[in-house]
Amino acid sequence: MLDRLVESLETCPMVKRGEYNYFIHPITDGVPIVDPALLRDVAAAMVKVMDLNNVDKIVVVEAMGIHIGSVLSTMTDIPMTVMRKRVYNLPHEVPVHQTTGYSKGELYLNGVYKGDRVVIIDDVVSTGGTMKALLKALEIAGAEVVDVCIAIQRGDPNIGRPYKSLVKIEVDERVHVVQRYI
Ligand SMILES: O=P(O)(O)OC[C@H]1O[C@H](OP(=O)(O)OP(=O)(O)O)[C@H](O)[C@@H]1O
Ligand code: HPA
Repeated sequence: MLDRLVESLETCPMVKRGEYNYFIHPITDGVPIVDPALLRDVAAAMVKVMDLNNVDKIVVVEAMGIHIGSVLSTMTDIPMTVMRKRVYNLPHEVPVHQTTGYSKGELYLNGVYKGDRVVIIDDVVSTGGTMKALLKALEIAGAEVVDVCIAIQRGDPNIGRPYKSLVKIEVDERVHVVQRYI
């Protein structure tokens, strides 16, 4: 189920973002082209490994959680909300600070309320900064995080709670897939 993901990661291009070795891949960047079969593989694998019982909402992060989350949402009929980099000032909006390996900014959670059972999905976890920000926002909102699944785990970031990932990679001048979970 994950052969296409593994193969495409091990052959994807790299660029430097400051000191950070950034890999460029359709799942994490939407370029050069998103193969529907690859996207389907990722979403189907997530459905297989995640606990989705009695889940009220899927929470994803702008921008590259959206395509995976959309497929997952249509497959499971679970509504999705996108944690955005843009403020809306809606009632109950939760702002938090995000720091990644190459950027800093604010993220805004909407549409999640006290007692909601949610799952989090994203394309990649690297420093864990984005996941920590999202988990903090969900705690402030009063939601229960049932499960967390990331398509690509880069190294061993600690996000303060257990999470699942489909593949684990190490990055030097290229991507090496060191573990796959199914
Ligand atoms: O573990 P971290 O170091 O926080 O990195 C992971 C985050 O980095 C990327 O998002 P980015 O903020 O680059 O935005 P994008 O999805 O718009 O590319 C990716 O989509 C993750 O959300
Ligand atoms: O190396 C990367 N590539 C794509 N997206 C990312 N998000 C964090 N690190 C990366």
